[in-house]
Amino acid sequence: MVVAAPCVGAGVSGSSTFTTSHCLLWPQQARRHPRASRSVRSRGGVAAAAMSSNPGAVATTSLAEGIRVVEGNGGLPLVKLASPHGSEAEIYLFGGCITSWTVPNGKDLLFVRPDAVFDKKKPISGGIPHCFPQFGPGPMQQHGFARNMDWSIAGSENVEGDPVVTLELKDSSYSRAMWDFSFHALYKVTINAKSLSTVLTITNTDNKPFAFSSALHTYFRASIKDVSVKGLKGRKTLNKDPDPSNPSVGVEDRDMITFPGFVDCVYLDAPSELHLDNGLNDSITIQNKGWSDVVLWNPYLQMEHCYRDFVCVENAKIAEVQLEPEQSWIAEQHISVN
Ligand SMILES: O=P(O)(O)OC[C@H]1O[C@@H](O)[C@H](O)[C@@H](O)[C@@H]1O
Repeated sequence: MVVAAPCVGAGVSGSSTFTTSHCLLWPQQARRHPRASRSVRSRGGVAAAAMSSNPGAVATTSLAEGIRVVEGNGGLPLVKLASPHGSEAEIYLFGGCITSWTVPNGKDLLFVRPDAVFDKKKPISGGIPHCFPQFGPGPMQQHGFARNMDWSIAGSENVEGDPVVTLELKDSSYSRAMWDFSFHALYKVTINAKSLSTVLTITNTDNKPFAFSSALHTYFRASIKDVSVKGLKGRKTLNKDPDPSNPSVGVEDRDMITFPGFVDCVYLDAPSELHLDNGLNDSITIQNKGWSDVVLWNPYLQMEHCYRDFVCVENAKIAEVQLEPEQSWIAEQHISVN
């Protein structure tokens, strides 16, 4: 388990607010994290809250340099990040979902399924949806509720030219109906020329303990017949094919995993670095801290219309994280392309 030192989330710079990544700790046991949820305030948060309550009236709003909020598909508020180093990203506040990450050669390395809808009736199918507070299957809807809720902007800043935005999510009557706990999630997103980094912080703001599982359900654009993933040899597997509710236990014996058919497999205690060849001439490195597990998924003929065009490589936390009141859990993901 990893936790935040008391300084996390406490920085304020001019009109923007930020979480300070230099003070993250990675001890074995979580420690108390007083008032983390109250320390982040910004003009951005106010703007986002107003927009999400009236998505039809999203006005273009500029935050820190390189960060704008515009009207996206379905009239939903969309945060656009533009780095002077030539990369760009798009994040829907609905679901806190990063739907696009374009690198300097113009290629978008993420994939949104053609059946994705932007009407809030379903989560956005593609990009990097959140799975929280359940990866699933489990007692609530598959992948939990965080991808169905409006996140807001907690802060924005510009670090040496690179835009950094922090989104936040708190419990509501909607989440409480499924999971009766008070929580605070912060999601810090940074782009550089050839990298996309996220830091997810979950804090227990309740007066009782809670437990959750989570994942970043990343859809990478791909040509599936040529996709390979390296780095998982020797790891324990929970293969959800053919029965997702009763996965078979095994050990991965391949250096290089390919996707000749349906794949839905959890890898426990995965390494902190994986290598993905997307089959489109991009060599992608996926690094993490705190995401202990990995899920590989391609639906094959279950999604005949699009399975050839993507692969999901998901950093995950499958075994439940237990948080006492005021404790936080932090996990980082860093995706880079050669
Ligand atoms: O909810 P989505 O985006 O359609 O993804 C569903 C899939 O998500 C994967 O993470 C699971 O391992 C699969 O079992 C599941 O079918």
